Amino acid sequence: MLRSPKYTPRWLIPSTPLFRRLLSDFALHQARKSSDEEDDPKYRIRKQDPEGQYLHLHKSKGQHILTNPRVLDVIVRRAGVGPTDTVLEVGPGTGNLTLKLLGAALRVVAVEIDRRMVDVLIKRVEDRGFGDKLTVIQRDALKAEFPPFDVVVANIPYGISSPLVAKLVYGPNQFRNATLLLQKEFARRLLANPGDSEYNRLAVNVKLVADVELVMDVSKRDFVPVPKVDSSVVIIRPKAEVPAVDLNEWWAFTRTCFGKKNKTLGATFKQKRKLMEIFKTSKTTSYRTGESSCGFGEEEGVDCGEESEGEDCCPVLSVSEGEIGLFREKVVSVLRLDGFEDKRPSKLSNDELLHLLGQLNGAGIYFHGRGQLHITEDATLAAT
Ligand SMILES: C[S@@+](CC[C@H](N)C(=O)[O-])C[C@H]1O[C@@H](n2cnc3c(N)ncnc32)[C@H](O)[C@@H]1O
Repeated sequence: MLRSPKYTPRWLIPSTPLFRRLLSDFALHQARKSSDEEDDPKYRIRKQDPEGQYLHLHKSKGQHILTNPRVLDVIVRRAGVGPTDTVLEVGPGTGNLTLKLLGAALRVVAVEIDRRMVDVLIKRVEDRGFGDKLTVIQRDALKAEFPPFDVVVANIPYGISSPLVAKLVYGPNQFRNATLLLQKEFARRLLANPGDSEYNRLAVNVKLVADVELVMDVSKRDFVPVPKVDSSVVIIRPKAEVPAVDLNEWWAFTRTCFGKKNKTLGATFKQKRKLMEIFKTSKTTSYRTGESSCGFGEEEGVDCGEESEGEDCCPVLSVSEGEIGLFREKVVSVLRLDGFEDKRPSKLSNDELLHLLGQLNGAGIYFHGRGQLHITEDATLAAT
């Protein structure tokens, strides 16, 4: 994975205010120049280097370079990077943040998807004499296997915020904290508490395993090219102790509860379709003998191949009105037990949600059928 550049562009982005202004002006000029280019996001900004090459900054890859040195310094300082730390940086771009990190850390592992950025980064780092301290993995950070690291510090591409945060907090790597520059709106959702209008499933799932702190808001004018949105820096600290809950079951439960976060739990759980879904899952789960098998299907000689969904492979497809009616009564009685029927998920703490899940599971009501759910691939992690 470690690679050196084949070609070394000489054009770099210095982070001086004057150069920043020139680049912003250049971006505006380019945006106005050609109607063809205006329509194509990849032409948002481009610069000719002395070898006649163009470096396009791609909107699709979230390529907005952070150029304010004050913000860069605050990020590195608040991340608490020390001389024995290995830092994981996702999306180093041209290396403005990387260089600051290399000055403070033992080493930096940078994961960058864009080969052109990797070339610029390596050249710039070698010119500053930090070459030995940098490892570059040229890959999609969502697909890359991260080597061990102590802290994460990154100005990430906003398009991968949700799966990346999930990969960090639910993935196999143990780390002290992650200091991330995020879209302000996404940061607010991560920071939201029960009762806040932004409170959502993303916050619930992240707060189960980590604490989140706001460090500062960052103006869109601190980036080149200037994005449409403002940003915020947050620190995510994994909790030392995580509640003893089956995570697959928790994710499936929060997906059910937060499908319509402002509906009462009673209304959500009484929906016929939802009830059928939970009924089937509960039935297959109670028959389940192992993670990858529904058990019942094997007895009956039904093919329970890894690819099929548990609820489809088990012969519990036909449900009588009587059965579903009894199940509905069971669900409602559990909800009523501790007064959850009229409560809205958007106002419940994780302790309350964990308590309710425990009660439901105790009554044989389950949300996750079988097989492993990969949280980083769960597109609804952030669903409200
Ligand atoms: C917002 S820019 C940050 C650049 C630099 N860290 C800075 O602060 O100026 C995001 C960077 O992430 C890279 N990137 C985009 N998608 C990525 C992915 N899936 N995996 C790794 N890097 C990615 C982009 O090429 C870009 O260099």
